[in-house]
Amino acid sequence: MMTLDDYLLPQRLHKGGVELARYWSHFLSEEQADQLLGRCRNLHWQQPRVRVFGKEHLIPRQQCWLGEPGCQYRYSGTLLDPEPLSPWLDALMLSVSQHCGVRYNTVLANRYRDGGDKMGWHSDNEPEMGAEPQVAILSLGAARPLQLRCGEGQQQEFVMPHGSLLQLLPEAQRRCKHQLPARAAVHGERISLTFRRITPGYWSRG
Ligand SMILES: O=C(O)CCC(=O)C(=O)O
Ligand SMILES: [Fe+2]
Repeated sequence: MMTLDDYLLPQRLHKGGVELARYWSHFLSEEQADQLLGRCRNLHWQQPRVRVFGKEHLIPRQQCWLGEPGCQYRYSGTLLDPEPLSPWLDALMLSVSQHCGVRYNTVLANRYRDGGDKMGWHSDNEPEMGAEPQVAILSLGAARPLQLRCGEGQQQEFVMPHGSLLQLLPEAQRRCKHQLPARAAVHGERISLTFRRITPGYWSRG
């Protein structure tokens, strides 16, 4: 049975005395999460091409970059200007910011159309994210595991159901990598909203 604490208090993931992540399994109610998923389907989804080892290919998912003015994001050699935040997304960003104690200012939305779409091992430590990279991932739709691998240690897996929130702390970006692997058995769509704090104007400074 769910208790009040399950709704309000995060589970905390530590490793060697260092806190890496916080997880709220029921950040949104089923109803709120359904409504949000419907809205997110109407974002301006893009599937850019990237160059890996000299070969061009489409990224294996769709994405949309949104945020406050001046928050450019460098992706595979190109600068992306943010789409403006609609009032509902701005309000959601404020609520996520209050929960996490971080003032997020941008969102990279990812759309995994089915279990074939994925994201490989990486950390979110681009220079525009500053010395303390802060990311919080809100999951909608099909549950997919996010895997976290820290050094030689064992891999952790967060299954992330509809409406759950995972805050990755700066130490998780420094010490670990994460990925969203393909899952052939999953036929439904998943959308993640990854709230980020970036340095406004980082790429436009002379
Ligand atoms: O979709 C996810 O849960 C992971 C996304 C992610 O790692 C990212 O956008 O950097
Ligand atoms: Fe990431």
